[in-house]
Amino acid sequence: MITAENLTKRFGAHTAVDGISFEVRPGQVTGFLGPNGAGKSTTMRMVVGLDRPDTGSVTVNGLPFARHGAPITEIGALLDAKGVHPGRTAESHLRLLAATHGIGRARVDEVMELTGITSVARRRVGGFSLGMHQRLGIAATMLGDPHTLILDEPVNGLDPEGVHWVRGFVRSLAAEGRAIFLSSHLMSEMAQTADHIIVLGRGRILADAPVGDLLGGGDRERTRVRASDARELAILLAAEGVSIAHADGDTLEVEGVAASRIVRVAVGADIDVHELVPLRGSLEDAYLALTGDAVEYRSDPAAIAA
Ligand SMILES: Nc1ncnc2c1ncn2[C@@H]1O[C@H](COP(=O)(O)OP(=O)(O)OP(=O)(O)O)[C@@H](O)[C@H]1O
Repeated sequence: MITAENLTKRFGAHTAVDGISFEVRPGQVTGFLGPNGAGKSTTMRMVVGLDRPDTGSVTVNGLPFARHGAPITEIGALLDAKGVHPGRTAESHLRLLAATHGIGRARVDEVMELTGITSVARRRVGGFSLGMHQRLGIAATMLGDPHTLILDEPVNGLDPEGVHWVRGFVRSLAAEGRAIFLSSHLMSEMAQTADHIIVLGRGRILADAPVGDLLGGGDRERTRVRASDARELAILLAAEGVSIAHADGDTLEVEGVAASRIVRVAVGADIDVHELVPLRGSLEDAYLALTGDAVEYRSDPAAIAA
């Protein structure tokens, strides 16, 4: 469990993280989403004490990271998978890390097995693919069998198989009751991996909600209906306070109401429904809508076209 309260971090005149509060709960993958420069890495670094907040505080399982006697058993963090000496083998890297924390060789073998790197244990890390680097980094975070994991962009640059593996792995860790805090700027990836999403833009929280809510449940639900008498159906729905976003011939786009209610209204008036299509917004749409004004660097389509 991670609890952040009013965290702020400035670099000179630039405020990288601007008074954010959030929780990363056990048994869930919490996605941390935001454009480049939004402040995700800085936030994660503050959680594990690598950056000091200017204001606010953050705790891991109730205590600031530095106050844990054996932090590696509380939280595992992968902030830079490439930060391993290239001349070392995977096994020697993990054994060294384990030894500095009083962890035995048996656990090293276990985490290598868990992350599928046993067959490359004796190879030098310098020759590893990005995917193997990520697996090794994740193996290292698991050494202390921590209840909370922080992974900064773990799928960045991975091939589809690597992405699939990371996704399955973090889901299984959450299913064991661990709290997983996962950053990415890939919204499509988050839709498939996270239970809960925190969207950051220019250091501020733009959304903090279950994935389903961001995908456009509740009020933002839209349904396309094709009916034998669309005009009459539109009048009946409008009379019930339902908003009609668009009407064209025999087709309506109805907003903010469950499809089952549309059917009930139609059936009650003897109107045949030929087609009923839920138009769920993609997470990408939701993300772009949220972060549109919060992107640090944006391309100018006119300049590209020129
Ligand atoms: N050590 C530093 N010194 C000065 N500015 C920094 C430092 N670290 C980060 N920043 C700035 O703080 C802002 C947030 O950076 P951060 O790396 O946390 O963003 P991010 O969301 O992780 O982005 P990315 O996906 O590009 O890594 C950026 O504007 C960045 O340039």
